[in-house]
Amino acid sequence: MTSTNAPSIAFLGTGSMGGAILSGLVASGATATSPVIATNRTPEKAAALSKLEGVTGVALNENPEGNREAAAGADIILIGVKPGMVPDLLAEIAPALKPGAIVVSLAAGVTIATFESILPDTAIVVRSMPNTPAVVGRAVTGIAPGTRADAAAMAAVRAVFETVGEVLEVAEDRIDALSTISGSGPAYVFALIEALTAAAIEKGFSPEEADLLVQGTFRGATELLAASDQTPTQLRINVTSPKGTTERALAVMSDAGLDQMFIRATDAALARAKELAAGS
Ligand SMILES: NC(=O)C1=CN([C@@H]2O[C@H](COP(=O)(O)OP(=O)(O)OC[C@H]3O[C@@H](n4cnc5c(N)ncnc54)[C@H](O)[C@@H]3O)[C@@H](O)[C@H]2O)C=CC1
Ligand SMILES: O=C(O)[C@@H]1CCC=N1
Repeated sequence: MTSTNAPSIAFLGTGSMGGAILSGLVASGATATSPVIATNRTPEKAAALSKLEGVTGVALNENPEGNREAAAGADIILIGVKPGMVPDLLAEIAPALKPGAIVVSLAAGVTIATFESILPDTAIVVRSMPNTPAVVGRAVTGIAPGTRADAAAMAAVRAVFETVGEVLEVAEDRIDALSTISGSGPAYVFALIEALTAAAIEKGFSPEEADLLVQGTFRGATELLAASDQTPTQLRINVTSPKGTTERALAVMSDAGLDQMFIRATDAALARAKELAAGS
């Protein structure tokens, strides 16, 4: 532990997801008192990471020992590489880990069993599934304990993710399902925004006008939901005048199978997680 008693953290693989968590941590002020090492491949990205307060960026293309060195000094190591790269990275850092180091997976699909089969018995594994709104402190992160993760380890990992949003602890057998909802979820929301924006442009609005209308509506609706004590169902009903225009639009969405579409979409994501678990 550092002199602040905050755990020292290493990010191995600082791309979209690792970078989102890191920038959320920086924005929270956490890295000012508890410095972080963040590895990635290129010197350009490492230089950009090093500009963040309390962050040392390491370029593996310049320092091939970077992952091992970062892991050796860390209490909590976040594994932020693509799922297919995880086993090689774990094998690389395994000999360097401090006893009791907590290794946190960000990877979709890769199981705790895979992590624990490669890492030493002294390492504690926690599987997580965050999402990119971590950048603005609005992540939703699922965490699941490995076989050696006790309450103290889970509390330490929860504290990291609570810095960038909300945390839900689940058993590992729920984490792939959780990933299909909140891990992938921001992409579903952005896809809906893209589709409604295309509809606005089709109705004759300029792209700038369409962005204002659509993004303002998504922001307004979610902020209304957050501020309201009414359910999403009631808030939808409040917009939908009997025999009015919204009713017609929602009927089209219902006929197009909106509810079933999300079930099929999340089923497809779940099936892909099982493929990733099998290493494909
Ligand atoms: N993008 C997302 O919204 C989410 C991603 N995840 C998971 O996060 C992980 C990373 O995904 P993304 O950030 O989207 O990918 P990404 O491709 O944006 O980031 C991966 C990073 O790893 C670096 N890298 C490659 N080889 C490396 C190595 N040997 N050591 C250290 N760094 C290395 C790359 O330079 C890159 O910066 C994946 O396992 C994914 O399943 C989980 C939840 C959400
Ligand atoms: O698409 C993926 O595989 C990752 C996991 C959840 C969000 N992004």
